[in-house]
Amino acid sequence: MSSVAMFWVASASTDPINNMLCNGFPDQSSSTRALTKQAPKLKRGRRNGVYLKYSCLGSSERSYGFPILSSLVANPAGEIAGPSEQKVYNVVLKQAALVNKQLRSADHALDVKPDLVFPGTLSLLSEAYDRCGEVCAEYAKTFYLGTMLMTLERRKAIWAIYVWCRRTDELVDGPNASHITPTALDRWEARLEDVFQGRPYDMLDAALSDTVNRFPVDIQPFKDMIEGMRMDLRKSRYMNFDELYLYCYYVAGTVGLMSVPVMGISPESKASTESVYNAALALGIANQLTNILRDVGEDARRGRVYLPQDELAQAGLSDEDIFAGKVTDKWRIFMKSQIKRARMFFDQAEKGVTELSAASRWPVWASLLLYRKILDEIEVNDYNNFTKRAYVGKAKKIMALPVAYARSMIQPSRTSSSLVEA
Ligand SMILES: CC(C)=CCC/C(C)=C/CC/C(C)=C/CC/C(C)=C/[C@@H]1[C@@H](COP(=O)(O)OP(=O)(O)O)[C@]1(C)CC/C=C(\C)CC/C=C(\C)CCC=C(C)C
Ligand SMILES: [Mn+2]
Repeated sequence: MSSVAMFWVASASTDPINNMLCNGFPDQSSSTRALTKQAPKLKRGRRNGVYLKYSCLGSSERSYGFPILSSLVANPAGEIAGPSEQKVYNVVLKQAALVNKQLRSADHALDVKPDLVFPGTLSLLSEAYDRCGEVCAEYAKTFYLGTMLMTLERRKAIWAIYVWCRRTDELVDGPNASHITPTALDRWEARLEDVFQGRPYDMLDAALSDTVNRFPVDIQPFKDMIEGMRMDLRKSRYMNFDELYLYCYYVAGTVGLMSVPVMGISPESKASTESVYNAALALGIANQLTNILRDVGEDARRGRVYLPQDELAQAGLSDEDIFAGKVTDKWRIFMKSQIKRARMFFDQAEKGVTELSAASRWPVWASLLLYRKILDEIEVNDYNNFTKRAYVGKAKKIMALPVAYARSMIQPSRTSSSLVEA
């Protein structure tokens, strides 16, 4: 058994903090049950659907690829970079420096740390990863299919990261969201630290613990995602794009930074590691901006307006217009500019996908093309994102897959000029 799995089994029923956090095995009375089928079961519910079983809550609380050298550097939208972008860019530089060498190895499998195998428990982690795969398939089917092209090691690791992100998001977006307090998020963060130290609380955590032990994944983007959830708890308005950018980094840009160390950069790539990380960050930001533009009405019904207040005011709009939910010419003009900005982030991200290791490109292209299509659908809906959900139909999804595949065949360029260097 790996040391990670061993800790998990040993601690599952005895650690008081573990019990307090309801570790996903709420009725588990002996460690042996962790070895059998007592792993957290998915509850039927939302999204075809499963809810992830929650665990960390007590019952009572339920540059953009441009070097940012000074504050006068423009982002892809031609805007002047603000303090948030500089802050985030520093994280990008740190993450890139941490992993520089390992990511470019021709055969990553050789670098992957071996599992310490103890007889009789070989299947434990494999079961944990399978469960992560099931969750992933349930919540994000197309993406799950895309991961099937990755090497087994990478695929399992991406599933484990996906599940952690999904659980984190569900804390503020899921069925128990109204019970979430900053203290619950602090507990989730303490638990994350344990995961990184090889002390997982439950089966899904055990898979992540193993992943971060094998790949050069740093804890910072994970902590930052939790920070994004804190931000969601305390804030329902964003004064300007700089504030929104920071939020988008926290909840989605971080996903890019978590994923690149697992996906790997092609050994043929001449691009700098930080430029690939910047592209990954851009994809997260683009996805989140798209998510926000798609969900304007839904968010407004929850009292949330993510759109920058200063830009709304410049367009002659206010919260009241959003709550009224009327598609006016002012709204159309405003939406066009928001969509344009999101597309610029997608363009920025595109430059980095080709630099990823060959087997990782297809799922990333697929996710990029499909998410970007949501913007087209907002246009098709004549910018009514108050009452119509922009949705990419099955046929369009299927048609995008071979396009993604063809793009994933493109090899990294032999020069570094195709990607803006950091
Ligand atoms: C191949 C691939 C896409 C890998 C990423 C896998 C992964 C770990 C995904 C986690 C996603 C997740 C659950 C994040 C939690 C926060 C959240 C929900 C963010 C929103 C995602 C969309 O989810 P959905 O539409 O279901 O939203 P609702 O919950 O319904 O509101 C986000 C909009 C952001 C997700 C961000 C990404 C997928 C970033 C992907 C970037 C990369 C994989 C880097 C690629 C590398 C280069 C060089 C471009
Ligand atoms: Mn969400």
